[in-house]
Amino acid sequence: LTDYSGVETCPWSQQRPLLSTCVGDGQTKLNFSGSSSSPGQPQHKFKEDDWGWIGPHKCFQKWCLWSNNQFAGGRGISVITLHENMNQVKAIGVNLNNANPLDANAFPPPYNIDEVPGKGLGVIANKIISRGTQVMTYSPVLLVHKEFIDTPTTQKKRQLLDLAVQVLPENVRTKFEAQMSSVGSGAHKIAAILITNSFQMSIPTKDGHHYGNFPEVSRLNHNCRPNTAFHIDENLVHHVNAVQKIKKGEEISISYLDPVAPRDERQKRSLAAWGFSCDCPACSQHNLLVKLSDERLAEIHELESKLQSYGSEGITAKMIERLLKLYKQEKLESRVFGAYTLAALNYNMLGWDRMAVKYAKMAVEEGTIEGGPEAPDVVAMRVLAGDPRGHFTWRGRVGK
Ligand SMILES: C[S@@+](CC[C@H](N)C(=O)[O-])C[C@H]1O[C@@H](n2cnc3c(N)ncnc32)[C@H](O)[C@@H]1O
Repeated sequence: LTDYSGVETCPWSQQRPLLSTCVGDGQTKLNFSGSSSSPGQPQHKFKEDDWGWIGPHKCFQKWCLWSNNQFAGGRGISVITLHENMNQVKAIGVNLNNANPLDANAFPPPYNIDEVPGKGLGVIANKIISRGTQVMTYSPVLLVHKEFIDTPTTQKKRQLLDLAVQVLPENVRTKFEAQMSSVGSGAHKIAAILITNSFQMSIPTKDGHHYGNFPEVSRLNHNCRPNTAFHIDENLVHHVNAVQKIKKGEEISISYLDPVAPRDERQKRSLAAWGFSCDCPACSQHNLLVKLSDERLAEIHELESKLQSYGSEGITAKMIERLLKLYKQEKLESRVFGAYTLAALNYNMLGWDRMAVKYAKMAVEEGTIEGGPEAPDVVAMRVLAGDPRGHFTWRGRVGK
């Protein structure tokens, strides 16, 4: 029920192995076969193909680096991956040439980047942003195969990462290097930026799991009850949409974590992975309120596991309404699509078609914001809303 658009996405990821067991003197020496005309913009012998791809520039074991400065209307991208993944990446490039995702961004943007006390920089709304508005839409500038990151690093791997950034268009390279790193000084710079600012995503190949970096998205700070939701579509484009009305001057946030985890777990995770113990309103409320919140979150888990199982017995409308109430009480607007979906399916399985249609329509509206209009569950809810009695779940819990 949570598989959006065929692309598996998770929030910021922790990639500590990238920094561990570094071999060598830590100095990066790049070895180009041509001369360099300007710092960081190496000229070399590789020719662009018809779509702007250059490479492989260089390989390390089974991983190679490709780049394309025409990608997404000239934004550019560097890719460290396996040979067999490149056809798929190139196909994505062709899709993005036909429709540049960056055109979806409002100009001027509805936010400024400003200092936020205790958090570094952050994204602040400079006008009222209504629910459902696209806040930002960006293609990745660096895509790195997951196993390359997750296995212990070596100097050669770090050189490949450095080169990947150096061959980006200069304006994008500057943005990339300006990203925050939550890892202590002395760490390899590009690796540290990736650790702090990457999203996991999959391309539809046998071994398609990658980390992607989007420098503009990287300015969004964390809140366990964020005012936006994000998803990454089948073309690896990152979308951030408002899940509620955002006031002028309010910080725009996403959740880096599972917001349905208990408070202590959320704080432990944010500390371990990003170096801060979350003190968002949900985390910093009085302990008595935290206890009540954790109890509600545990009840959400319990109800969801019953409602998700076809074989569950004793499912009632009261349980469905209770789940929706708990989501509201917990202010989980950024995740309510799944709850509406479960409500629609379970009402249909109980034979309550009008209620099934009501929640399927709400799921479509919310799911479009959270996962995009073509997310598989959004499409499925559209089908259910159109013909509840013809749906395979109809009266599935009570007999035909
Ligand atoms: C992806 S960056 C977010 C943007 C960053 N603040 C900047 O200046 O570019 C993640 C880092 O921002 C900081 N950060 C994000 N959310 C935070 C929060 N809720 N409280 C404190 N620090 C936060 C942490 O240092 C974290 O490692």
